[in-house]
Amino acid sequence: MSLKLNEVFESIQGEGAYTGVPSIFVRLQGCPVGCPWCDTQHTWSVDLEDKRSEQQVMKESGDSRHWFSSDAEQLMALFKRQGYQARHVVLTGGEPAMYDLRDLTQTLHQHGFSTQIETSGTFELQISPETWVTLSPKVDMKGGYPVLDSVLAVAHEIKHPVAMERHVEELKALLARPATNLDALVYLQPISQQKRATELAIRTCIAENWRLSLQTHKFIGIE
Ligand SMILES: C[S@@+](CC[C@H](N)C(=O)[O-])C[C@H]1O[C@@H](n2cnc3c(N)ncnc32)[C@H](O)[C@@H]1O
Ligand SMILES: Nc1nc2[nH]cc(C(=O)O)c2c(=O)[nH]1
Ligand code: SF4
Ligand SMILES: [Mg+2]
Repeated sequence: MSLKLNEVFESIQGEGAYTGVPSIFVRLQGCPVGCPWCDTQHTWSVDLEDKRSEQQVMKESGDSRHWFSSDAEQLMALFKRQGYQARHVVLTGGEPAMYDLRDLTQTLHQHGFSTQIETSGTFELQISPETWVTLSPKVDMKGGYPVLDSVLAVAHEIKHPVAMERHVEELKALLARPATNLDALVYLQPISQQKRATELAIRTCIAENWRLSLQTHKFIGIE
């Protein structure tokens, strides 16, 4: 299946359970969810006029709407050409679950990589069963959340962005749903490093015995 890629880069996973792990990030283009505080709004639209070559996109820096077409084999070749050393691959976006990622995740595992998907739970997952699922549930969606239960059931990690008490209540309601995997690690992630959001997250993590996820890459100024 053809994948539309916004960027591919090597860095350190800054969020959640894999924080600190050297990772190759594969950012897929397109997301219809529209979280008002989203830090990757340049990935929302998929316009044909923004299509570029792989070389062009790999040369660009900063937030761009440009994307290139690729597939599992082409991506493996790109990793090799780039000389990447990381053995963990993070599929993010945009909303990566808009794509059929079975071929990509299986190919990555065959090449010895571990994989992780960052998803909002708004699309049915099409991934290898070995992929680590980081669910950052989006509950304000128009039309409700028809597939969220299927993702809650397989999530290894539920990482909830918070800025207000209301977000904590939303998370509690999600955790109480019968479908939710009770073994999932639960993280609160303060929205946009705001001081009040961070204080709320710290307070709540201590009270609920949840974990704190800071977007550590932003504190140290890496990608
Ligand atoms: C940009 S999203 C892409 C993957 C997928 N669409 C999702 O929402 O999980 C990656 C992660 O960044 C989080 N995120 C996005 N904007 C953020 C912000 N301003 N502050 C904190 N976390 C944010 C999301 O909740 C998600 O966990
Ligand atoms: N270093 C780093 N860690 C991340 N973890 C999740 C990210 C994302 O945008 O999905 C991200 C990212 O963009 N950079
Ligand atoms: S679902 Fe993810 S990519 Fe889409 S708007 Fe929300 S945070 Fe951004
Ligand atoms: Mg990010």
